Amino acid sequence: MIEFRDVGKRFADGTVGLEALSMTAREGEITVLVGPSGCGKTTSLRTVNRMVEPTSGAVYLDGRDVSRGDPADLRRGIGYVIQQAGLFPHRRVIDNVATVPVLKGLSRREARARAAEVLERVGLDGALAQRWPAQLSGGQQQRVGVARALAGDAPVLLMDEPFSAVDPVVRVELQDELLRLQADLGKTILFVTHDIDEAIRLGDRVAVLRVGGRLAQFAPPDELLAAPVDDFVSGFVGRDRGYRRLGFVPATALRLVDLPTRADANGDSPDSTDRAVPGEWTVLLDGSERPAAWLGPDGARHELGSVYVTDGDDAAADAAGTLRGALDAALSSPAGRGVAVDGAGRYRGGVDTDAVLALLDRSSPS
Ligand SMILES: Nc1ncnc2c1ncn2[C@@H]1O[C@H](COP(=O)(O)OP(=O)(O)OP(=O)(O)O)[C@@H](O)[C@H]1O
Repeated sequence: MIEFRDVGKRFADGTVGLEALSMTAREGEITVLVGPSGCGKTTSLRTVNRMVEPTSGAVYLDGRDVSRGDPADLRRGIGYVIQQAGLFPHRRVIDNVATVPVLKGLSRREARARAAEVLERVGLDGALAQRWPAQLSGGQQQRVGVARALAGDAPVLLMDEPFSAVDPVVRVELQDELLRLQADLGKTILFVTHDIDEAIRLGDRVAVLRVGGRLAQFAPPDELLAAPVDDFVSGFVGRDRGYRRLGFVPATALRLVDLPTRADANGDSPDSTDRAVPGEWTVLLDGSERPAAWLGPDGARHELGSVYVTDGDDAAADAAGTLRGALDAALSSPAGRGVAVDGAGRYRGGVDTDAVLALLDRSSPS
């Protein structure tokens, strides 16, 4: 647990980087600091490992004031990942990652074994381990940065814009990777970004800072989107917040509707023509009961659109099992109603747009 108690930082030239920041990053959670450039995100993060010493207040790590004791000891217990990965250019990937275990007293061989293990964990294979950092793509370098921070086995990770130097597609992959790792590792992570989408995607809780280092709101993503405290926060989280919020509302209470279905003539499924309704939009199912296409009232085949995955860990739909996934399915379907499938892709029922919206209204915090 990382607790900021009235932490302030006034730099030597008089600039106020932080003003009485009070908040707690809970154990085993990802806490994101987000806000416009210069609002004090990096300064806050660095007060934790004492790269910045506060001019007022104090930071407590698991109840202990970090300003007491040796900063080097403190830092050995805290993983740190920065933008552009900050790798040592003249050390091979494996040795970059082995650095912290060596500092912690492991033999070179043990440290390399540990490094190989975490590299694999972040999805980098053995051959890459022997390369120099400059021989890696931006996304791979960031992964090495994450691996290096994990190699020390510290319970706390500070991540300062770790994914901002890579393109949007790789960025989302890295975010997914981090969420997967975190599900296993349960670290206490303090993550800085200026990107609200990233904050909302990753954060168990999100702290929105405004310039001058003042905390505007500290809340779980859902609450931030549903009930921003003021114009600054609502402007920052953006206009489409209602839609984004859907991604956080589980669709467990959503009732699926019955749709007419029929065996796809191109497939070899048992005949289910008795359930087909002439003149209506009908779902064509393949031999494994998986929806293949729509059969329109005009008798023609139409694309299915995105499907709503009700359960299972099928990663095909980003918002699987949420109202956003359900609404996407309804809106992207030519039939005006979406198709719901289970984790194995088998037909489960139909999604009615009105039902999704009604649920959303019911779930809105007032
Ligand atoms: N060493 C320093 N001396 C003087 N002012 C500083 C120093 N370091 C940071 N600042 C100022 O403190 C404020 C907060 O800086 P900080 O780097 O924490 O912001 P940030 O939110 O991380 O910004 P960005 O998103 O642009 O990285 C800024 O106004 C910055 O110019």
